[in-house]
Amino acid sequence: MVSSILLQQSINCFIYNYQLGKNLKHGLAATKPNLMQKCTCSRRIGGIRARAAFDTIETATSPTAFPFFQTDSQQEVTPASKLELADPEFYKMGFVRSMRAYGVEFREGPDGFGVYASKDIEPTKRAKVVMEIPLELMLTISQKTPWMFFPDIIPIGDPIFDVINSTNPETGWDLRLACLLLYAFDHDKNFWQLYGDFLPSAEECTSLLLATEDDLMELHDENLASTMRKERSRVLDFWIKNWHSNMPLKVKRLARDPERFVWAVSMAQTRHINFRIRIGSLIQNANMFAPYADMLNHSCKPNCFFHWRFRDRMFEVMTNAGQRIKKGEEMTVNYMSGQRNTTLMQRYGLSSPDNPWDVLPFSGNAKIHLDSFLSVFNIFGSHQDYYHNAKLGNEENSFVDGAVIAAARTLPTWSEKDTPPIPSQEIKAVKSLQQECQQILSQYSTTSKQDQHILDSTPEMSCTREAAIKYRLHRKLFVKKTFAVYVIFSFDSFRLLYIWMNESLHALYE
Ligand SMILES: C[S@@+](CC[C@H](N)C(=O)[O-])C[C@H]1O[C@@H](n2cnc3c(N)ncnc32)[C@H](O)[C@@H]1O
Repeated sequence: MVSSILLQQSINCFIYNYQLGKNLKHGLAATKPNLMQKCTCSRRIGGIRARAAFDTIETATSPTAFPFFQTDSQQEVTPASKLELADPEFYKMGFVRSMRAYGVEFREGPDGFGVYASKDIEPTKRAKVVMEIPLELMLTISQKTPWMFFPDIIPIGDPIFDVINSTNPETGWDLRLACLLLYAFDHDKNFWQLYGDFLPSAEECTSLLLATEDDLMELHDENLASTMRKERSRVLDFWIKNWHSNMPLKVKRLARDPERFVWAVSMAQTRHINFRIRIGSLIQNANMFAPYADMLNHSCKPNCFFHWRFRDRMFEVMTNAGQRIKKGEEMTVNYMSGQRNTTLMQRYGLSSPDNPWDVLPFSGNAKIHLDSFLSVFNIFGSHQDYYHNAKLGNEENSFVDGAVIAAARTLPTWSEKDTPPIPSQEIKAVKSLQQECQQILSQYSTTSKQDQHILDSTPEMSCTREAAIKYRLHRKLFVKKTFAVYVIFSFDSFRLLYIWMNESLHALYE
């Protein structure tokens, strides 16, 4: 009987500590003073982008007591009304060419230019159009030969056509788009001569194609660094092959130095869109630059998507059906669904600490019970479509985000019909997986705190360096979140153990 009481007390103590941890999280956060974090971004003045600093405010109510619980999405950022609006010329030059934007505005945010709701958008059954971009404003090239362009700005016999023709149809889409963009800049009275002023410069673009060797070292990911070195060589080799002294001036003047071409390819990689459209009488997959729509930033939980309107060859940005968007909220699309941060980084120079598709490389044999795990965090759906049902949990608890969904996907689990989990084994498995998390973290030469400090204390850092440091920081935050997920899960296993032992002991002493 005494042992039963002792056991009960110690387990109660555990549950109390878990609750305390939760309360502590809010309590400590409430005592923490507001933190003004300097961020830098780019903005265009009179058609030219210039670097500007603005503040990201982390409010006292954000869950900051356990820093690893905090992700970008939980940080309260500067309200849109305080972000600088785009130069009116930016709207005007599109408007006179039939581009339409409804209830949205373009502003300078922490990730460069972004699109923000200029009024509340109420949820409706059907998706709503917020932007229309006519095909005539876009730069489009078919994915396969025979090359078809729209608008057809390249005349037959122009030497740039031979350069485009020399690309590999399967892999050279970015080289082709870069040639097309550079050609459009050089083409008399082309819209892109105006729009080009609003594209990020080489200093403002986060593409790792533009990264220095030192920036690549900051990734702390040798595989990604080596992929980017190869990517850069592929682009430079293409420039060397096509921009030699014997080339006609018409081609040479498009990219007089290799860095200009690398920049154009980085524009293609970070801003292109693939769509199936009708070109001439053929339906083709095409790679395109869609002005204005290319100002939408990425989110793993987007509120908008792209759509091609066949009827009148209009490219549309639409809000999700049933989506409520408040005035000032950023409008986002998902650039690459189902991809890890490494892939997003390789193509766009961006990463997210709560990407639901990130993966951890567990190597041991430890496994935890899948259904118990999902039920602790109110996660439902099939493996490919896991979602969190917030209504079942504590509404205020913002702990469950994409990183927890990613943990659910990436964790080594077991599940056998009708076989319930054995709490002691679950706790053992959790311990071993936590050790693996710690091992992953120990391989980094900096801590997440140090990374954050570097970012906060170096406002003049280049965009590529900042993106590289954020990438490794996001990785660490993800590992830490997974570790925290285990802590919560093992508390639940303790709770099960407690219930089971309590019932057994009661049965024994009745
Ligand atoms: C298609 S552009 C979006 C518009 C861009 N912000 C601009 O200023 O022109 C894609 C680039 O925006 C930035 N970006 C978009 N979404 C982001 C995100 N979620 N986090 C960080 N950077 C992002 C990255 O630099 C990326 O390469």
